[in-house]
Formats: sequence, structure tokens, C-alpha cells
Amino acid sequence: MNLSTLARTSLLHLSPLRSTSSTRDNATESVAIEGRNINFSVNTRQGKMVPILKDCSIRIPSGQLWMLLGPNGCGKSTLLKILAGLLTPTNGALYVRRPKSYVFQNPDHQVGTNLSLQTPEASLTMQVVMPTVEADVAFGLGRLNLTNSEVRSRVSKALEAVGMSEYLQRPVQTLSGGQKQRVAIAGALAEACKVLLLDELTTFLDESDQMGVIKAVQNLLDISGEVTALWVTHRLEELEYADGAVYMEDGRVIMHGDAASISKFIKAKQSSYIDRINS
Ligand SMILES: Nc1ncnc2c1ncn2[C@@H]1O[C@H](COP(=O)(O)OP(=O)(O)OP(=O)(O)O)[C@@H](O)[C@H]1O
Repeated sequence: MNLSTLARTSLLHLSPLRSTSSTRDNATESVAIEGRNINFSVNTRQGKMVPILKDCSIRIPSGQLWMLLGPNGCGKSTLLKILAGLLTPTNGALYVRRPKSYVFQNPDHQVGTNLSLQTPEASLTMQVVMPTVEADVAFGLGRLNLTNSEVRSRVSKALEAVGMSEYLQRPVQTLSGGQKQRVAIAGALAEACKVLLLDELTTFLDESDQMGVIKAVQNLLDISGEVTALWVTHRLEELEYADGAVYMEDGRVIMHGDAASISKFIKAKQSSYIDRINS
């Protein structure tokens, strides 16, 4: 999205909040992600303001895996990019625990890339080919002033958390799509990232790679107890791995809460749509 097309913004930064809901055993009571009445509009070339997000509010407890679902074009990626700090909302209030990391949809745009660009809101990564998985995960640590043994320890723990320890010396370009996604997540973890914003990671993956990535994310949340993940997906079946979910339509948050209720709600909508087109 072209930043020059953004409308004037009025963004309030929230302080860390407390939550009363918690479904993962080791979750704390604190909130890792909160957005209140987030609006986002773009100006078209004809000078018309087009609303993309309309009064979106979400609240995600720390230590949990939540999924963000909805039809094509409903605003999922836009909301995720706002949470990542890559886009600025037109107005609303926002809190996202730091450090936070946005992982791209296409693994080839993420792994072997890692040329970091820091903005006040987020870090962006650009493509530079790294020879091995170890070098790739370690790359972002270069700016942290760590000793070699600290770097090795962080890389090894991060790769262990995503089940990729045995790939340490593998050239990145020989990995499958799902393995590249897991290495990208390990890179964020090695930098002690507390919030993972994951944009349709499983879109380009086959079923076994898809499961590998979901399990890796679940595993690292279980191990750390303090990493929170928000996962954008189209796949309803992935909801069974989530602690909670947000369902959007036409730029609005329609439903927000436990994954089972949202799954039921979406299935009911789908079957009523199928009934309508069959009648
Ligand atoms: N710069 C822009 N100018 C005009 N419209 C835009 C711009 N960027 C995004 N949009 C529109 O905003 C809407 C939301 O886009 P977004 O990519 O957030 O949707 P999404 O739910 O992630 O879609 P998908 O599931 O297809 O990836 C879409 O209708 C898109 O066409």
C-alpha cells in the first residue's frame, strides 16, 4: 500500500492493558495486542477517501495463538500491517508489545533476506542471500552487541523451538517452503521478539509443511510462555490450533473470541450461502 495515499492520521498509543480472559495454561493475564476503533482509509487518484478498516477493535492476551479470518479483501492484511507498524491508521488507539515481528506470506521473501531497516515503529527486512540456516537466523543479531557464544546460544534455542535444530548448516535455498517459514520465525525469536504477526504463512505450503509451521508456532508459544502470535489465514481447519480468533468482513471485526465459536459461526455462514446458491 502506498504510504503517500494515506489520509491524515490521528493515532493514540495505548498503555499495556490487563485482560481477564486466558485459555492457554501458561498464559499470563496481560494483553499483548490491543487495537480500539481502528480506522484506515486511502485517498484514491480521484481524490476520494475509501475506508478500508472501519472501527476495528481487537484484544489478544499474552502467550496465546490467535487467528484472523475473513473473506478476500476484508482487511486482514491491512490490520496486521497496522499492528506491525508498517501502516499508520487514520485514527484509533493501539498497543502492541515489543519487540514485534511481521513474517511475510511468501517464504522466499523472508528467508535469506534479512537486510534490516529500522523505523520508529517496526523493522523491515530485505533480501540478501545467506549461506546457511545458522547464518540466516544469526544475521539480525548483528546489531545487538552479543558475544559469539550468546549468538550461538540464541540461534540454537530459536531453531530448537521451531524444530529445525538439525538444519543448522543447510543452505537456505535447499529448504522447503514450510522449513523456510520456520527459519523466518526462528530469526524473529532469536531477536527475543514478543509478538509474531504472521501473514497467511501456509498459503503456498502443502499439507505437511502447513502442519509443520503451525506446530512450530504452537511449540514456541508453549516453550516461551510469553510470545504471542496473530496468524492471518483463509483455512478454517487451522482454527483448531488457535486459542482465539477474530472474524472480519468488509473492513469490520464481526466476531472476536474463542476459536470454536468462531469456527461454528463461519461454518453456519458458509452452509447458508451454499443453501442460497443451490435454491
Ligand atoms: N492502496 C490501496 N488503495 C485502495 N484500496 C486498497 C489499497 N490497499 C488495499 N486496498 C483494498 O483494501 C481491501 C483490504 O485489503 P487487504 O489486503 O487488507 O485484504 P485481505 O483481507 O488481507 O485480503 P486477502 O484475503 O485477499 O489477502 C481490499 O479491498 C483492497 O483492494
